[in-house]
Order: sequence, then structure tokens, then C-alpha cells
Amino acid sequence: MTQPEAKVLPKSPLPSEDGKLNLRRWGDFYRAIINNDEGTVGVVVRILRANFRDHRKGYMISFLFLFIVAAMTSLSAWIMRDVVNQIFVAQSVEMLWILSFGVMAIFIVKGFATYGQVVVQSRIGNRIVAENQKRFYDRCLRFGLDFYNDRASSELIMSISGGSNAIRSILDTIVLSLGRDLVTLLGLIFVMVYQAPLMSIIALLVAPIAIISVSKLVKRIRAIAKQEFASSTQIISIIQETVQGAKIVKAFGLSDHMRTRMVTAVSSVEQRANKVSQLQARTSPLMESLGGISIGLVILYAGWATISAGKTPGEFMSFITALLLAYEPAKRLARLNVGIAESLAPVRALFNILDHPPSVTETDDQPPLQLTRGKIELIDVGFGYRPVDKVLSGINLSVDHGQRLALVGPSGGGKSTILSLVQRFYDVQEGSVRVDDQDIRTVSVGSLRHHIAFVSQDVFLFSGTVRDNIRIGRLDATDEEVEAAAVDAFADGFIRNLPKGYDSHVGENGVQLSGGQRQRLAIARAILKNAPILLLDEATSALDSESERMIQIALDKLVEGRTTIVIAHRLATILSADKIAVIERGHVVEVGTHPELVRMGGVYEKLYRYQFDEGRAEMAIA
Ligand SMILES: Nc1ncnc2c1ncn2[C@@H]1O[C@H](COP(=O)(O)OP(=O)(O)OP(=O)(O)O)[C@@H](O)[C@H]1O
Repeated sequence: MTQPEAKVLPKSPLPSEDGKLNLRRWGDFYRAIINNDEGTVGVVVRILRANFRDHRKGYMISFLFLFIVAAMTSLSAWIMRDVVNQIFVAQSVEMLWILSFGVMAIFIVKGFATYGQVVVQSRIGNRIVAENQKRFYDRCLRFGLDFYNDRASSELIMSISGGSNAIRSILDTIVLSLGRDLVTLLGLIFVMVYQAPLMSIIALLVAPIAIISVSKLVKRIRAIAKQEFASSTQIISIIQETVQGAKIVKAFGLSDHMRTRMVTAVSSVEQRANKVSQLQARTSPLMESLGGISIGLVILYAGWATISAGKTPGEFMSFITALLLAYEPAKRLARLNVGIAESLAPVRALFNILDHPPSVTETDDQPPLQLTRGKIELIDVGFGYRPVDKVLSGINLSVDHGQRLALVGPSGGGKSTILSLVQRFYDVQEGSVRVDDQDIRTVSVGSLRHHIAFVSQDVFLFSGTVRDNIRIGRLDATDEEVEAAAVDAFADGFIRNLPKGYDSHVGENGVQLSGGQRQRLAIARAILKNAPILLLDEATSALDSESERMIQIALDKLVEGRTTIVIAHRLATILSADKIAVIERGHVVEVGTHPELVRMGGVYEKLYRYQFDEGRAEMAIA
């Protein structure tokens, strides 16, 4: 998994060289912390910037409810002084009624405010998850193929689900901590300080110890949670490989090997989850002990003051109630960072992907491709998937309207890469690709691909029916158009023989269709798209001769009147091509028609002779 390099933070501005407070250095320091995506603050600030503004109103309502809850909690502590002094000491009947009903009212209001807050908060939370998932997916769709080549799909799955839920959980934690716990705590501290200032200082003595200890725990949790997330991603990846590679797993007897990999990943998650829980749980003895010390000291002082200094118990009742009520919110606030630490890893994974720069860039004002003839040219094209590894150099090729250019040559020569460049899956690093004299980098990518139909050799089938899969060619096609395309692709016959005909579901990856049948569905898609430019990567897998013959007839029909670039593995299919280019180690080594190339006696002629001899041998065997 790719992680961004940690940015180096400036050193703390304390102590400054001259011993004076340097406000600019403090400013730089805090800005760096906020903009540092590696730090908790940086991530939290980014989450707030991206998500808080759009839900301001909702959060305000949520805060209002939280404020009511906090106010009611503080009020319930405040009222204790009068409960003791007016009811139990002064024995006032009138106050007995007022205060009893007052306490009931306080708790009822608190209950309803809590309900309102939970409902509002959950709605905002669910909306934020949905928005982040949509934003993430939109971003993924805009990436070039290089993005997908470099990533396991498990990383994307974990980021879209884990990352957006973690964002929600961090926001919930912050809102609850600030709105409920902080406001409640401040209210209660106000009550405490107002009622007994000296005792407040005694009670708050333990706070710095709590803050320092918790921040140490947080650092450890963050590191372990990152490893836990990586292992969880691995679990998804192993499951995907088990499903997609089911045949290979069975054929090569890899069950034990896969099981070992899974056990390792699962155990790693288990151990790390245990460690995180254990570290999180450590806050309990810490907080309980510090809370106990604080309360014990207060009782000691209050008891001493009542017994020896003649103070009334009522004076301490409010304070002690406030202190006991403050204990829970104080504990939660101290743990705030602990909770967030665990969520940081998935959020960072999501941010990593959102921040990935698209390799194929396009501005909103790029005009659509103006297609007149459908002429394609590659002019001095140079390209490599990685900066140091050139895959294509000095490629000059052109194919005019209605013509057929065939690319042949040894495996790994760069033929498929040429088709990718024409569709602008990647941008060329040298030279240009032009369609009807327009550099394809200057027109909108959508319009370019709209004019191109691509039939690849590995046909991908989406989950859904056969009909849905053909309709991929043109989403607004009618059922009749879909079926007509299938007829032209010689697919109608086998489709009607499926249990539910066109409405039969193709399983994940279309496992129940043969290679030849899948090819014909791909051809039907291209027929339906009816684009003026056709890019064809012929199937290499051996098809039975009947399938092969039908596919060839369908393809011959498909190429009619279109500008076609075809990668040919069997030369017999391209003898009539207008131009044949031999691609070897990233260069065009020969160009010409079939008779010209045979006469030339070069690479093509050797290839042809080899396949011709092979064909004769096959015929002899037959
Ligand atoms: N996504 C990729 N990332 C890195 N290198 C790649 C990628 N795709 C292809 N290559 C490399 O680029 C070179 C050209 O590959 P390409 O698929 O274009 O060849 P080809 O002529 O179509 O081969 P084949 O006939 O076997 O399909 C090969 O060395 C291959 O390893």
C-alpha cells in the first residue's frame, strides 16, 4: 500500500533563541501542524474543512441539543445545594414540592434533548458517509489506468468503506466531546469553582498527569492501528484472489497455501486489535485511579472542613455532586485522542487516494473531438509505463478513414500499449496521437472514447444479465437493438439456448460462458456502439474452429466502413489489411501490405512462414 512520506515539522518554537515570545514562529508551527496530514490535528482539520461546512445547520441543531443536555446536567448538580439546605436542613414544604418537580423536569428535558441530538447526529453521520463514498468513487473513475495498475482493489474497498466510516466516527467523537462533554465539564467546573474555589483546585490537580499519560498511549495506538488496517486489507485481497482464482487454487492444490496466508493475516489483525483494545483499556485504571485520588482528596478536605471548621454539609453537596458528574465527561474527553487514533489509518488511506494526481488530465473547457474522417496518426510517439523503461520509441503510424491497420509482432513488443494510447488511457511522453488532425490531449476524453469501440481479448462481464452486458455498448439501446447486435455478432443462437435467454444472469466474471461466447458478446457490444473507430485485440486463446469461423465473419462485418486498428495474432485474419505494421521491442520495424512484406523477406515473412508451416502441420494431423 502506498503511503505518503511523512512531512518534517518545524521544531517547537519554544525556547526561542532570544528568550522572547515569537508570535510568527508560533504561527508557522501551528500552521505546519494543521497542514501535516501525518498528524492527528492535520487529519482532523482536513475532515472538518471538507465535511463540517456543508452540515453547519445540522451541527448547530445538534450542538443546541447537546447544550441543553449539558445545561440540565449542571443544573441537576446546582440544585443539590438547595435540596440539602432547603428540604433536609430548613425543612421547607414549599421548596420540597418545587425542587422535587424541578428535578423531574430537568431529567425529562435532558432525555428529550438527548433523543433529538442522537437523531440529528445520526442523519448527518450517515449523510457524511454517503458523500465521502460518492466523492471517493467519482475520483477513482477519473484516474488513468496507471492508478489501477499500481493498486490492489482491496485497498480501494477498505478505503471507501473503512475510510468514510472512520471520518464519520471522528466527527461524531469530536462533536460529542466538544458539544456534550466539554460544555458539560465547563458547566460543572463553573459550579465547582463558584461553590468552592479551593476544593476545585484540589480536584483539578490530577488533570496534567492524565493529559501526559494519555498522549503517550495515543502514539502507540496510532502505530498499531496502521498495521491492523494493512492486515485487514490483506484479508480482503486474499478473499478476492480465492474467488477470482478459484480454478487455479483448485487445479494447483493451493488450498493449504491460501489458508496459511489467510491465517497469518487474520491472526495479525486479531493480535493488533487486542493490542489496541488493551492500550485503550489502559485509560480505565489510569482515569479511575486519578478520579479516585481527586474525589478522595476532596472528601478528605470537605470532611475535615465540616468536622473541624464547622462548615455545613449543604455547602459541599453541590460541589461533590458536580465533581461526581464531571468524572464521566472528563474521562471521555481525556480519551478523545485515543478513540480518534484508531480511526486515523483508514482516513489516511482514503486521503491518499483522493490526493493521487490524475495522470490523464483534462480541463472542463476542452472541446469535443470533431470527427470528420476518423483518421488516426501516431507521430514520433515515445512512451513508458515507468520513467526509465521505454516501451515505445519513435512510433510513426497512420490509418485513414475506413482502412484497416494490423499490428503484428512478438509478445511484449508494445502492440496493446499502442491501443491504450489511442484511447488515452495514458498520455504519450513524446510525440502525439492525433485523430482527424486533433491532438487527443486537447479534446475531451469522453468525446474521444465515444467515437471508439474497443474489443479486447479478455472480455470483462459485469454482474447482471446477458442483455445488460451487451447494452454496455450503448446504454440507451432498446431491447430490439441489443438483440439485433447479438444476431450480427452470431451470439443470438447461444443466448437463446441459455435458461432465461437474454435475461440469464452471468455470474461473477461471467464464469458460465465459454471463451468464444464471451468474445461474441464483446463483438455485439461494439456493433451496438456503432463507433467510427474500431480497436480490436484479437483473441489468442484457442477457440474451436466453428466459434472461430463465426467470430471471424462477425468481425469482418464489424470492420466494414470503420477505421480499424487490429492486433493480429493469427496472420491468416489480416492478409487483406490495408497496412500491416510489425512492432518489435517498441519500434515499428516493417510496414506494408501482406504481399509487400512477404516480398521484403524480413521479420513478417519469417512469422508468416512459421505460422503457415504450423497450419499445414495441423491440417496434416487432422
Ligand atoms: N501496465 C503496465 N505496467 C508496466 N509495464 C507494462 C504494463 N503493460 C505492459 N507493460 C510492458 O510493456 C511492454 C509492452 O507490452 P504490451 O502489452 O503493449 O505488448 P504486446 O505487444 O501487446 O504483447 P502481447 O502480444 O503479449 O499482448 C511489455 O514489456 C510489458 O511488460
